[in-house]
Amino acid sequence: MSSLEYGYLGPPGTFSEQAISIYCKKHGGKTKGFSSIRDIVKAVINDQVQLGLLPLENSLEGSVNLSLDLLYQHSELKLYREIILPISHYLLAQKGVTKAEIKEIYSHPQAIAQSGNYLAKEFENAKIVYTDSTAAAAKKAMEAKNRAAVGSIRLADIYDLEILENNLQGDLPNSTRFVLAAKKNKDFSGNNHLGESAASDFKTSIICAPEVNEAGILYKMLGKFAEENIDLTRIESRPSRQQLGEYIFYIDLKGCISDKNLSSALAKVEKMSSYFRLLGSYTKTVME
Ligand SMILES: O=C(O)C(=O)C[C@]1(C(=O)O)C=C[C@@H](O)C=C1
Repeated sequence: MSSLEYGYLGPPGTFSEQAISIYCKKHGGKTKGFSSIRDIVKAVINDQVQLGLLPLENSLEGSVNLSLDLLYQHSELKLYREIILPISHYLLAQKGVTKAEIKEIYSHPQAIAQSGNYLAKEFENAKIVYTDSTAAAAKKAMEAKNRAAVGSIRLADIYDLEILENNLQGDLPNSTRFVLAAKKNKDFSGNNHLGESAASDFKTSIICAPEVNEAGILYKMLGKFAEENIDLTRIESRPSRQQLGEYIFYIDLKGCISDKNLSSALAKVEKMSSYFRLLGSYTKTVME
């Protein structure tokens, strides 16, 4: 069994905790909660934990920009695995409280956004208060009668709250993609689930910035993947923070860096880039 320690966004009851607990049940390992994504990354960099679970994107709301930015800022980080967790949101409040009594709604910005349609329709006049996590929101809801929290059903048990509504995200499929990040010099060879040779359905992630800002440059770069018949599964841009209008690109591709066609396409893209970083090749765990 693995003796690895995984940092995640706590306290108990967050979706992050749910994801890492299911993962560790399967693969072994200990978990340690942190109160922010920045703190998780700090703990990985300072060797307090070996791996950190970072939320990266959600099927309804898109990217978690802070995670993307931290991956860019810490070039010593590498991705070792992706974990997909289905997300269902509940409205939770102190026992006995009715919806009509709720004046403030607490949650993590992603959870509020994923429940946006429901909240706009049912709680037009309530004050929305952002918290560091859905579990931090549940703690706030425990403290006063006129408050509710948005988060997982597990929060009701942990914080002794009542469920006022379910399925706040509506009928659209809602899932969040997390990644396990660690320092790239780490040797996880005793842990097959983190390795690059354990399975066939790999994804490879890179960050790059075109060397020149000219017409069609992104088209030309992406063309290198098309030439090698590589399936691009995601492209996302973030400001370079150097100059207005300059961007870096996060690109996910099907395949492993050990695949000949993928490594050859990446070598060509790297030549056209002023910044290029391989974030890693990894497999995924999809949770029920
Ligand atoms: O607050 C939580 O419960 C978290 O684990 C964070 C987080 C996120 O950052 O996206 C994780 C999954 C959901 O999308 C909502 C919130």
